[in-house]
Amino acid sequence: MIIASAAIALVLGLAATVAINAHSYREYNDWTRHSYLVEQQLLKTSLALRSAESALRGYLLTKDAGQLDVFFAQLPRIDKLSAGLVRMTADNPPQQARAKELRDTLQSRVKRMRNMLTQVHRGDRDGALQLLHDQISEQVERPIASQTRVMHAVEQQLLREREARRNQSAMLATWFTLACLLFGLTLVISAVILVIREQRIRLRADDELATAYTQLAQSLEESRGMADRMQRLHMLNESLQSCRSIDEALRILPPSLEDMLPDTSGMVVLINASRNLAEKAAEWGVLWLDSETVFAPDDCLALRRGQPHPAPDARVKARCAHLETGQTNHTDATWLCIPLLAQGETLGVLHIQRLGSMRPEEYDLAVTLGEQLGLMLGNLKLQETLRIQSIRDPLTGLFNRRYLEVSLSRELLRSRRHERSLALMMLDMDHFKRFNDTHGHDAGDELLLQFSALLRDAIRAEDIACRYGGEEFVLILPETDRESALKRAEEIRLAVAAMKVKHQGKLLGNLTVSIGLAMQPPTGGEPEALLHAADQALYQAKRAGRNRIEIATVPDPGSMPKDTD
Ligand SMILES: Nc1nc2c(ncn2[C@@H]2O[C@H](COP(=O)(O)OP(=O)(O)OP(=O)(O)O)[C@@H](O)[C@H]2O)c(=O)[nH]1
Repeated sequence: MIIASAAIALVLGLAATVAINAHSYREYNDWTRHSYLVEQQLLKTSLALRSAESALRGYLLTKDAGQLDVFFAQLPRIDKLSAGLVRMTADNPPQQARAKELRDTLQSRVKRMRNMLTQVHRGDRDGALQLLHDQISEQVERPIASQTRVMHAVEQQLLREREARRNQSAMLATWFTLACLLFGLTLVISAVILVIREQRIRLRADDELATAYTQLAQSLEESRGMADRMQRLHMLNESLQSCRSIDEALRILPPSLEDMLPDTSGMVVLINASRNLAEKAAEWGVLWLDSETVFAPDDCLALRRGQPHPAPDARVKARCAHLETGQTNHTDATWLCIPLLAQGETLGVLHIQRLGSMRPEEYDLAVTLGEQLGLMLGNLKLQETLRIQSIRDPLTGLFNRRYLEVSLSRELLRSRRHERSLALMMLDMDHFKRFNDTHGHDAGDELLLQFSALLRDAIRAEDIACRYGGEEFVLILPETDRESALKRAEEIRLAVAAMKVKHQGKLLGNLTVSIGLAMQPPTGGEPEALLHAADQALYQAKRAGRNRIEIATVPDPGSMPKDTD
C-alpha cells in the first residue's frame, strides 16, 4: 500500500516536473532563438547598408545603371530591416533604444547617399565622390559600427545567459528525471522483493496449511482407528468378563486377538501353579519364528523383567530364549512379548509375531491388550480361587458341607427325574480322638489328608466327596444301586484298614473307619432325610463295634427329623 502510494506520487511528481521543465526549456529556447534572430536582423541590416553603399560607389565610379538599381533596391530593405530590429527588441527597452538609434543613423546615412545622387545628377560628380569617400571614412562609419557592435555585444550576452538558463533547466530536468527514475527503480525493486516475499509467505502458508490438513486427516484417521480398536477392546473385555473360567476365556481369545491384531500370529502362555513352567494355553495364526510351547519363565525376557520386550526404541533386540534360533525363511519376522500382570502377580505372557516391524500404534495397542488381558485373566483366576475356596475344604481339598447340601439336592432331583437310585455314604474315622491324643493334631491332619486322597481315588468322576465336619466325610454316589454302594463301602473300609499313615518318618498305628449307608428310593426322599438316615446307619455301625458298614432302611418322608445333626 505504501509502495503503491509512493509510486503514484512519484509518477505525478515526475509528470509535473517534466511538464514544467519542458515548458521552461521551450521558453528559454524561444528566447535563445529570438536572440539569434535579432543578431541575424542586425547582420542583415549591416549587409543591406554595405550593399547599398557598394552599389552607389560602383555607380559613381562606373556610371553603371545596374549598380543604381541595386542601390535603390537596398534602400527600402534597410528601412524595413531597421524597423524590424526596433520591433524585435521591444522586450528589451535599452536594446530597443539602441535599435532606434541605429535606425535613425541608417536613415540619415540613406539620406546622405540620396544627396550624393542628387549631386551627381546636377553634374557635380567629384563632389559626390568626395561625399562618398567621407561617408565611408572612419568618422562617418564609426557610429553605425559602434551601435551595431554594442547591440551585437548585448545580444551575445543575452544569448549566453539564455543558453545558460536553458542548459541549467535541461540539466535540472535531467537530474530530477534521473533521481525520479532511480527512486522509481528502487520502488519497483522493493515492490518486486515484497511481491516475492509475499509469494513465499503465501506458499509457505499454503504448505503449512496443507501439512496441517494432512496431519488433521491422519489424526482423524488414527482417532477413528483408535476408537474402533477401543470398541473392539471393550467388546473383548465384555466377552472375557462373561467367562466363568480361564479355560473358557482362552477359548474365545484366539479369534479376538486375530481380529484385533491383523497380520499377526502369536500365543498366550500361562505360568503353572508351581510357577516353574510357562505353557502355551492358546494360539492364533502360524508362528513365523518357532517358539517353545513349554519353557522356564526365565527364558522370556518380558517375564523376567516384568515389562514388554523388546522395547519399541531398543537398538539391540535381545532374543528371548524360548524363541528357537534355528534357520527361518522369514528374516523380517519380528516379535513382541508382553507380560500378563494382575495384582502384582505375573500370570504369563502374550507373545506376538508379525512380518516387518510393528507400527507405534500397533505396539501401543498390543501393550494395552496385554494389560487388559492380564487384568481379565487375573480376575478370572481370582474368581476361580474364591469359588474353589467357597466350595472346598481348605485342609483336604474335598468339597465342603455347604457344597454337599447344594449338590445333594441337585443330584436327588436328577436321580428322581431319571428314576435312578442314589447312594449316600457317611464315613467316620474310628477313635480319631485317641489318634489325635496319641500322635498329635498334625498327625491327625496328615491322616485326614491321606484318607481324603483315598476317598478321591475310590470314587468315579461323577461322584462327589465331601468333608462333612471334623473326621466325618460324605460320599454322594449318583446312579448307584444298593449292591454297588455296599461293594464300594467295603472296598473303602478295607483300604482304610490297610492304610499306612506315616508322619515325620514314623509309621503310625492302624486305623479303621465306620460307614453308614443310605439309599434314595426311586421316588420321594429329601436331602435332610437321606443325610439323617446315613447318620443313623453310621451311629449303628459305631455302636455295633466300629470298622463296619450299616445300611439304613428307606426313610419315610413323613418322618423326616427337624434337626439333621
Ligand atoms: N487333627 C484333627 N482333628 C480333628 C479335626 N476335626 C476334628 N478333630 C478331632 O476329631 C475328634 C473327634 O472325636 P470324637 O467325636 O470323640 O470321636 P472319636 O474319637 O473318633 O470316636 P468315635 O467316632 O466314637 O470312634 C476330636 O478329638 C476332634 O478334636 C481336624 O480337622 N484335625
